Amino acid sequence: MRKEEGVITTRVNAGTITASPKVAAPTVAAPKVEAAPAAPAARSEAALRAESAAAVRARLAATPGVARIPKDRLEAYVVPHFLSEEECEGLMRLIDAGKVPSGLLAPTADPEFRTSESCNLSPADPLVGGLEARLNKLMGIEPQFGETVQGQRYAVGQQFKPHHDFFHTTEAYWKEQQTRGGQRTWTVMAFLNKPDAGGQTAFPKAGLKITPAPAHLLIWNNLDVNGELNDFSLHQGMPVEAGVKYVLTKWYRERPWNGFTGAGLAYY
Ligand SMILES: O=C(O)CCC(=O)C(=O)O
Ligand SMILES: [Fe+2]
Repeated sequence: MRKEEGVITTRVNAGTITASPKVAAPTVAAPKVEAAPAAPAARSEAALRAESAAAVRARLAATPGVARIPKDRLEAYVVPHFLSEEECEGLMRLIDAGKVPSGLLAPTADPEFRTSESCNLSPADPLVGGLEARLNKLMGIEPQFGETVQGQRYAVGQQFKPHHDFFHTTEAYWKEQQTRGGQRTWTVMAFLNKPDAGGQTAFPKAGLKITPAPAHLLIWNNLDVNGELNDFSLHQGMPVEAGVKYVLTKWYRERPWNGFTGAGLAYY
């Protein structure tokens, strides 16, 4: 049995509905044998991810104020006014205080690939801890599956070029990430303000472009309905053309995450 199986409530809930067919009572006494524990049916990692996602989907569908964005190949939602103005202000100040040049997990030859500044926001800060708890509750995902919230600040001209949030399993980083919670599943992003121009979050393959609106959440599933990596989740933070853009990103994993590196050190 997978060690982590059963930890995520969504998985537990998704897996407990079993049909009980009516069977005739046996007419002869069965020989007494010590009952062996039933072996769990082998399910692929993707199937487990799909089960978990179905529970999140059902929860979001039942939550007032959560709107699904109608796209065939990408599962995405918006939650308007999830944060208060004061929370946005406070979180932007935390980003200002902690920001360092944004990092990348895999090296790229393009110096313009991700030009923003970022920081990990410590859950020990009540503002951050409170927000994390609300996000986990919204998603119905146990806290240990969530990575640290990462803050991002984009000045004029800064951007994050098209990328996937899921891990590419051919990259060198994958071996370590497998031991640190495995694949990324959902991304929850909060827009903390509105730049004066530019800075949209675009999904070029899914045909979706979101203009930042302060205090709004954007949620998307990086996996498809079968729990496989969804290429249509490709997205980018478009260059800010005027003003400044602040967002928060929280990624969830398929298994409990153990990669906390402390505030200040941002990695992607
Ligand atoms: O800033 C954005 O609009 C996108 C950010 C993003 O893709 C990320 O943090 O993974
Ligand atoms: Fe991203």
